[in-house]
Amino acid sequence: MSVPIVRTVAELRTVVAGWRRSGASIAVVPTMGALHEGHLSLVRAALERAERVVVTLFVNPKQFNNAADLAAYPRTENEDAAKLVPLGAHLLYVPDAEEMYSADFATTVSVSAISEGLCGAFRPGHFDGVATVVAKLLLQTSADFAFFGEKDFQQLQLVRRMVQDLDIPITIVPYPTVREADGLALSSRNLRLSPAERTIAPKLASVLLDTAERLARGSPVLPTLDEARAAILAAGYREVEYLELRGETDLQSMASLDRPARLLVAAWLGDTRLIDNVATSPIGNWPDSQRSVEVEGAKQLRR
Ligand SMILES: Nc1ncnc2c1ncn2[C@@H]1O[C@H](COP(=O)(O)OP(=O)(O)OP(=O)(O)O)[C@@H](O)[C@H]1O
Ligand SMILES: CC(C)(CO)[C@@H](O)C(=O)[O-]
Ligand code: BAL
Repeated sequence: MSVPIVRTVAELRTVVAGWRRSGASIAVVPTMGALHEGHLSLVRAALERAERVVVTLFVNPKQFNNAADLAAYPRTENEDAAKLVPLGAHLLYVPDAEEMYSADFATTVSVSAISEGLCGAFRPGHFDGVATVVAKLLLQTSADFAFFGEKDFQQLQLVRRMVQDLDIPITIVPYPTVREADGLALSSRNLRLSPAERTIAPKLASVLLDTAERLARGSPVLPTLDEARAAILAAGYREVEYLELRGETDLQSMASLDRPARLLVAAWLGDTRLIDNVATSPIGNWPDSQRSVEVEGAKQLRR
């Protein structure tokens, strides 16, 4: 068994048109490949939501601000296709760069405000590249639903904003971050960690959860974030690019935790840049049933 693969917009549209004629609902899961359990969870969720699921695999050169990062990005199409078979995904769309961007390609989709700061400040041009390719993928597949992971939280909010602003008729469905047993968020970049770095890596998630809990209990924001940065560096990370508290949907900076928020981080462990984020909100906002569960979850990851 194998998953059907198409490589051109024309072939993709032919398959999708057939599905539409049969009245099937369609979901798309955009990826850059090197599929791991995080991606596969998105595909499973998509299969529960729609009758036909397209997974896209495109290592988008426009979103890499660093040529070495692009060159080092894993390309494992055969393995990726094999992983999709047992799930029952219906189509894998693998365009090449020439198919996506003609020689005279001249359009950039740029989403202001939400793309500024956080990763946008450290990866110039990255979010223009993401917005441009995601707009194309959503229009090419004309899906009803598109699934995005919360691990790339700024990207998720940027895509939501873009779809609203451009009236793209699709529902964006977020999926919670899938983690290793020790808390490390799954990412294809984890493969670049040495064994020693891999033992340090989960400290990012545990500091994040600990900090989210302290903020929820009323710790003052700025000193608490300073302590968290120090804890990440003390664990063995080389640099903390950012660690910030932002509004949950608008990603506006917050000086105090007075509404639902996200704590977002990017940090370098050796030569690998890792990102992560967790939700937090004033503890008074938590339902009683959730308070002990959340706090217990944070404790487990700290161990
Ligand atoms: N651990 C995860 N949990 C949930 N969703 C994830 C996870 N990792 C990636 N995704 C989602 O999968 C989709 C494709 O992501 P991508 O191919 O960039 O994978 P990645 O592992 O994040 O790669 P990278 O390490 O290069 O950022 C995105 O919507 C992303 O948010
Ligand atoms: C959404 C995406 C597939 C666009 O290239 C990429 O940014 C990713 O994998 O998260
Ligand atoms: N996961 C977002 C893709 C990137 O890092 O370029």
